[in-house]
Amino acid sequence: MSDSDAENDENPEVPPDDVLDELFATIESRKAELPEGSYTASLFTHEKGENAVLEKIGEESTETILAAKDDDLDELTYESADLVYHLLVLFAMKDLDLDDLREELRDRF
Ligand SMILES: N=c1c2ncn([C@@H]3O[C@H](COP(=O)(O)OP(=O)(O)OP(=O)(O)O)[C@@H](O)[C@H]3O)c2ncn1[C@@H]1O[C@H](COP(=O)(O)O)[C@@H](O)[C@H]1O
Repeated sequence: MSDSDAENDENPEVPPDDVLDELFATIESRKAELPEGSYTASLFTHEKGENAVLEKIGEESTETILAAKDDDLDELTYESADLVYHLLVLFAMKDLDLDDLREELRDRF
């Protein structure tokens, strides 16, 4: 995590329902400001371009599947969080946002 996490540090008690919005807002901020030392910013400036995050999504998907096959629920939760984080970075890269995801899911009800 980089030094410019002040917004999260000032709000350590983010309600669980808001955590995805808070995370996505932080990712958008990293995309706009590209602070030094930020892993998220490094994904937006990577020499491999979008392949860097696409590869991570592939890796995290595999790790999620392996955790599920092992019935390791802690690991499944941890790897799923990695996967969701990288998916959100991809959304930001493609100028999509959480409302696009919510709308798609809502349309399936
Ligand atoms: N949620 C995440 C998040 N999830 C995963 N990662 C990074 O994604 C990378 C995952 O790579 P790996 O799986 O290879 O790393 P690993 O987990 O050590 O290795 P494995 O055991 O899984 O193989 C690690 O560098 C993690 O730090 C994340 N990096 C940042 N965030 C959030 O992004 C925000 C901005 O953080 P910065 O990127 O530091 O600016 C912060 O608020 C964080 O909460």
